[in-house]
Amino acid sequence: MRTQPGQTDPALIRNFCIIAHIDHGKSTLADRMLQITGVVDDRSMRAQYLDRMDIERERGITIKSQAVRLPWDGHVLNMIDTPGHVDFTYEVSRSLQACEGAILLVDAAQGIEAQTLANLYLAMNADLHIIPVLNKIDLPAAQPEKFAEELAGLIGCDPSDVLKVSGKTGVGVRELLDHVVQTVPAPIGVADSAARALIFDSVYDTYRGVVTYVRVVDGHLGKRERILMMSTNATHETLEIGVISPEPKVADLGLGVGEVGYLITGVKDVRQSRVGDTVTSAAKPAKDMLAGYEHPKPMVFSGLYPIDGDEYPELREALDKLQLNDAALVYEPETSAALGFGFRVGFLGLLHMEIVRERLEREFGLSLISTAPNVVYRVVMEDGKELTVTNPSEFPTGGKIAQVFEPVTKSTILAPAEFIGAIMEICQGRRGQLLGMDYLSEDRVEIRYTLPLGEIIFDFFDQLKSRTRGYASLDYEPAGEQEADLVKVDILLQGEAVDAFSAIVHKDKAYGYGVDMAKKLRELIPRQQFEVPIQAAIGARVIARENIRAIRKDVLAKCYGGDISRKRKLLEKQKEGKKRMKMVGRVEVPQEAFVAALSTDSSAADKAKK
Ligand SMILES: Nc1nc2c(ncn2[C@@H]2O[C@H](COP(=O)(O)OP(=O)(O)OP(=O)(O)O)[C@@H](O)[C@H]2O)c(=O)[nH]1
Repeated sequence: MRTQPGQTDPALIRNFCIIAHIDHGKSTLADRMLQITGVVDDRSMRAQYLDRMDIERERGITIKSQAVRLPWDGHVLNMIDTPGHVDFTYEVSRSLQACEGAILLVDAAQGIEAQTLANLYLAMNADLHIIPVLNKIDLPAAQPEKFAEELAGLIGCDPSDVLKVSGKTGVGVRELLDHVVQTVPAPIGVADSAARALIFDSVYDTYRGVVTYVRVVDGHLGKRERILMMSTNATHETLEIGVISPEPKVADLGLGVGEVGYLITGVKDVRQSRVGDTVTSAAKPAKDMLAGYEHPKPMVFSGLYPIDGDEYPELREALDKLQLNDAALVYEPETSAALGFGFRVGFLGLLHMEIVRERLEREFGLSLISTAPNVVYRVVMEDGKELTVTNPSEFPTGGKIAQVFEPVTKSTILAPAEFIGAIMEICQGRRGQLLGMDYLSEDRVEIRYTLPLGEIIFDFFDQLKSRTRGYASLDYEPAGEQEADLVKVDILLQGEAVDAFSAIVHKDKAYGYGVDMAKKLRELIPRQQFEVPIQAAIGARVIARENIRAIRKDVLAKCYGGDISRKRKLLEKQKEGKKRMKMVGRVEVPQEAFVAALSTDSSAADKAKK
């Protein structure tokens, strides 16, 4: 039986998603489902059909969710793809809200990981029917029996209820689709009430403008209808409404209860069509919006500066364009004495930051310097005034601070038990407080910590991976704030503070930060014609000092004799070199020194030293 959108009996609809830890094979399984249900024919099957963005394909991660309609056994299955990474938890939660069931996919050679748990908890919160599935059973290293038991223990079912599939070979995928039809509840909604549809994704398309993905909860959304966005009260004309299968198909009858599809309204900016918002009819609006709408809140800030100051207008334009497609990206102009004109940019988390940077460099051809990331601090002054600090330069100096609060997270780390010691050492070193520890099986343990977000964003994940040989996985969620003894450390060259190097750090770490930074800079900044002291200071108190000895750099020294053209060439070359220098007071600092000093990656520092 073929059903048309808009007249599909809700009893025949199944809305589900696949949730998994990164690399456990979600995209591969989704692709296989497209193929088996005949939505994509074998010839046009291209790996990872659902991941449309280049970066996603290259990095093998899913950033934007999509929804595909799959016909199966007389039913309509809507598969909603969810982003897998912690930075996008809110988007994941909205995608889950659009479903009644979730396939919990676990790699049969790896077992449960931190994001498996995080996603499972989100799915349980959303009251979804959970289908536990082990993937990659074709792998020689797969241990389906062992991990079926682990998974069964986790969700409280029998190990024999855990399905076993291979997204790669297709084994077990038909059975899985049958299982979705049999066990996932059909959507329930009120057909004849005012329309309410949940926006679970919104994507900017260069040609069509914003494409908004919705799940209709109650009522009906029609073609050419005026719609109302309930969080902003903005109204738009629907230009097109349809379903994805896997290419967009116009739905002449509109979308009814339980259906999943897309809307195009000519809106040019995803901020006007926000994930989590409720769409209703402007003529006959619903009274209440669907629960759970949240405005995206940036958690991590960093300064972004063009390496070539002339590229500032290009950077602004690029950010403007990216924001059309990324409602969570916020930025404002900022100037730094050392780095010139740039922007203070807010991100959802570290991955979000990396993605934005990479897109700016790759899609817009910009070369950028970014300052060390920092979190948002709440500073209470003695006179009761409060400041929100997103930049070390805004941190008040002097003795009038009463309290400083920093954001904290509840972090969950999963790893083989042999690494417990190493993990605790890292967490303790970062002011972590142990919340608890559980064995998932004999040799795998879940460790929970309260950790300051500021400690996580600074190379925590790299350390964790290297100390556990890549076996640990991490997930974190915001858990309020705590008071902390934080200070601002400034780095001074010849007595002049270099704003780009200032950082807000815990008092116990201030000395270490100061010494490291001063040492790093001593190696990175070439000698000048005068001695340059490098100091680290808290307020007026110097906590570390290094010296760059003076040198008289005479480029002509080597040119004995009177070859004037050679002399000129050398002088020209020196002038060229000077362009790439930034002046800090009288001190010339090469651009690369900034890049290297601000990078946590030691290879960049090595490169710059050469
Ligand atoms: N042998 C085997 N390999 C698989 C199977 N499914 C996926 N893979 C491989 O596992 C890797 C990750 O698969 P993806 O489908 O990209 O994983 P994903 O979960 O979508 O990754 P994210 O989008 O980053 O969350 C790829 O190299 C796949 O080829 C499977 O059933 N068997």
